[in-house]
Amino acid sequence: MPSTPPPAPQTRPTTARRELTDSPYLAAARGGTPARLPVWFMRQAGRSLPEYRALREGTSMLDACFDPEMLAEITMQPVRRHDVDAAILFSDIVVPLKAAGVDIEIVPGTGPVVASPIRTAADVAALPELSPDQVGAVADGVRLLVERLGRTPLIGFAGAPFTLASYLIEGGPSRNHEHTKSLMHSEPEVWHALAGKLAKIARTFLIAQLDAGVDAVQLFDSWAGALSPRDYREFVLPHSTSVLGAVGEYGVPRTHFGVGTGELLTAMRDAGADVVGVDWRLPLDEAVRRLSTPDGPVPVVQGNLDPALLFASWPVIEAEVRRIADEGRTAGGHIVNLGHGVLPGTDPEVLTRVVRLVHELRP
Ligand SMILES: Cc1c2[nH]c(c1CCC(=O)O)Cc1[nH]c(c(CCC(=O)O)c1C)Cc1[nH]c(c(CCC(=O)O)c1C)Cc1[nH]c(c(C)c1CCC(=O)O)C2
Repeated sequence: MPSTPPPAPQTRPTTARRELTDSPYLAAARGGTPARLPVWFMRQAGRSLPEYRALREGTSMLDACFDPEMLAEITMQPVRRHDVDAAILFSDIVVPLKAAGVDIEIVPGTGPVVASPIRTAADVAALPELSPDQVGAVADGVRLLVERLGRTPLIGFAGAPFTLASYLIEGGPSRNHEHTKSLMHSEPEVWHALAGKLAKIARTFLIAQLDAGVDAVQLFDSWAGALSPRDYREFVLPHSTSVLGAVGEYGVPRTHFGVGTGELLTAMRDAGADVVGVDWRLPLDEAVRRLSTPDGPVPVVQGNLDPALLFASWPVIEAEVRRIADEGRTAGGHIVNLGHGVLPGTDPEVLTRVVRLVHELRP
């Protein structure tokens, strides 16, 4: 049975985008009927794969992200190994900041670390803009991938303004986001100036990927779940809306994801998402209920297996996958994924087995 997406929305005439009408991922993302239940994994490319560790040996994370051949090969590795229904570009949310000239590194085992945190109006004014040629290596990698992926769609991505701002303001990963929240409330004009600049960087990064040929995009607002719905709507929603809105004319599915965002799902949808990512804290059928509107289409969701449960015995994992697929049938489309990224110690054989199981289930 071929996938039957609804008529493709108007796409930008300047891009030579692949059609991929048979893609289960794209069909589900557009609320159509996929030929099989689609599955891919956030962080599917990376440390769970021995072939990844071998290729990355001696190259820093960010150097790998600016090497078109290497980023293309790492992106392909999980597609070859697991038969997932989508590839995600091997990159990082801080790549456009690094490209623009921000002094930022990815410290193994820690995450992004910034040399001088941004906390004042002057710091915000000094934050550089991103020009598309500064991410030319990423665009080159996307062009290689579009040639090499065959019928598998490629998901491009960017970090959303709030999550990027948190790294820049805190100086690194943060549990409580205290400097970020305090800046937001104490100096809202400084906050909005920063979030506005980060939204522009995210737009430029996504448009560079879309012009090079990515088939879908995902906006990662990983840490948005730390915010109340009221603060999210006031301080974050306008900026994420400007990112998702700016790529709307490409006509590709837009997914919006965060961790612990059960109370923010409708706001994240309102930012302009076609697909809403859900973590394991909320059952998918409850997420669908929260996202449903009286006259809108039935919501499309992505998720939501707990990545920690990939360490459990197979019968536990199988039962979880079946339950999630059942709960996902209440949606207008369901893309099976984890509720957050693959954990480094995950057995890659388990991921392959999950893909095989998902593909046996009724969409
Ligand atoms: C918050 C965030 C970051 N980066 C990203 C997010 C949003 C998604 C999420 O919430 O997990 C996005 C990201 N980062 C990476 C990808 C690649 C594509 C994929 O999903 O496979 C994607 C989509 C590669 C990576 N990004 C990173 C790695 C590990 C670095 C390595 O392999 O040496 C990979 C494969 C580093 C990174 N970069 C970041 C963190 C927290 C870390 C982990 C630090 C660590 O544990 O070492 C920031």
